[in-house]
Amino acid sequence: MATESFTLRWGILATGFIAEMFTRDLLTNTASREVTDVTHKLVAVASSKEAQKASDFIKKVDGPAEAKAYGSYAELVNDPDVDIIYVATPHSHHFQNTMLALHAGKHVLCEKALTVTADQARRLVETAREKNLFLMEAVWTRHQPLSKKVRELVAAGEIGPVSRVFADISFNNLAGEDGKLYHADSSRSVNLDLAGGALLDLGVYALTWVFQVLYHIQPEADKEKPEVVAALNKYHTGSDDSTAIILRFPKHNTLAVATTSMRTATDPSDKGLVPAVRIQGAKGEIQVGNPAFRPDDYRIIRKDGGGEVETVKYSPPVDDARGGWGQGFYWQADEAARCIRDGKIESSVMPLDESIAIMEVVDAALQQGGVAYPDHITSTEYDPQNPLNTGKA
Ligand SMILES: NC(=O)C1=CN([C@@H]2O[C@H](COP(=O)(O)OP(=O)(O)OC[C@H]3O[C@@H](n4cnc5c(N)ncnc54)[C@H](OP(=O)(O)O)[C@@H]3O)[C@@H](O)[C@H]2O)C=CC1
Ligand SMILES: O=C1OC[C@@H](O)[C@H](O)[C@H]1O
Repeated sequence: MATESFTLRWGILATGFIAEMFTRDLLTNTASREVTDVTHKLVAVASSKEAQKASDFIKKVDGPAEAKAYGSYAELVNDPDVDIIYVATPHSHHFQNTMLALHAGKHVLCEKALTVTADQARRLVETAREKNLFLMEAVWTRHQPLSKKVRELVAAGEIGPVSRVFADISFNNLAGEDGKLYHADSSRSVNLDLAGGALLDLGVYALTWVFQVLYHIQPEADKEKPEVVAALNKYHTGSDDSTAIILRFPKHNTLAVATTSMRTATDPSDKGLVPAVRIQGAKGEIQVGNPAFRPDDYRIIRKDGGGEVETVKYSPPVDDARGGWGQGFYWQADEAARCIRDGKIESSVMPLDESIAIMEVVDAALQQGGVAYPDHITSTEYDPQNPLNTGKA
């Protein structure tokens, strides 16, 4: 007997690049990816600047005519028809915006990096748990079928016990030969006031691969936080433009190297010649394709494989009725819907304690490298009238 599909009602907080990508995915028919147990409804969108911006956004993504357009984040989080808020602002804003939504009684899916500091992440998690509300960091990579398959292969011992992981996410964003990046100094990519920097923006994906393999799939009692040694290079704005982190998990005798850069690419050819991730075990190696945030393939190289390489390709299903759209952001939306339907306040795919553990690595690396973000974006004092909530920041 077919059971009824559960519908999650979404409010989109902010109207920038990723808000558009995610919302377009949300609007695809779940059947196009063979999902029948959950569906999504776009109920409202808010811009911190003006309602017109939200209304233009709804038209641009071809959203439903009845979707509401708000000119403030406060109106959005107080809409009784919204179940969950997708926070799509710069990292600097995540703590205040997520608190705003939680205090209004809404579940939250917050873009990566969850916060600017581990203290802020802990405060968000405490608040969500106190209020019995769902919270998840939107690390879309975790929910992609390729990631799930790689976790399963490693857990099943396909390459034997893993002793080392290399993970990189790097892009050549150089504007010319003077060392300047093509990002404006004011942009969220490099601006300290918006918590810019390679590590928070990109490096969290390299750390995600390290944690998926060396932390996530361990039995709960065996999970250990790593020792961290890091070095970074700063851009003239004060944010990191390249960071390298060594992680050691002493009880497991495993090591990882997580790197990120805005100056050089993981694969300069962009033709799949260089993997983003190498997972090295006693019986072989799994290499995950580039870019680490949404790899299109993985390959297995076995110690006794005689030089044979097994390559498995993945691509996100698309919805033909929506112009062939589909990027793979919808998997995390489906996970949020299932958790909320089942009364769970956190996902076992992206657990909150793991988001905190990753933010602790980020904290340590930034501290060792001397990157200091301004107090107004690292504070753990929530204020609904904070300029980061009212659009005055
Ligand atoms: N999962 C993924 O693949 C990706 C994730 N991201 C993550 O998404 C988040 C947003 O990134 P992205 O969409 O690229 O950023 P954008 O700059 O494109 O959009 C950010 C939006 O936040 C709102 N905002 C509020 N205050 C400010 C402010 N002071 N400065 C800038 N924007 C402000 C604006 O919307 P409004 O005016 O409507 O309020 C703006 O459009 C980040 O956390 C980033 O790491 C980004 C790209 C890809
Ligand atoms: O998450 C991201 O993935 C893609 C990058 O271009 C972007 O800067 C980053 O936020």
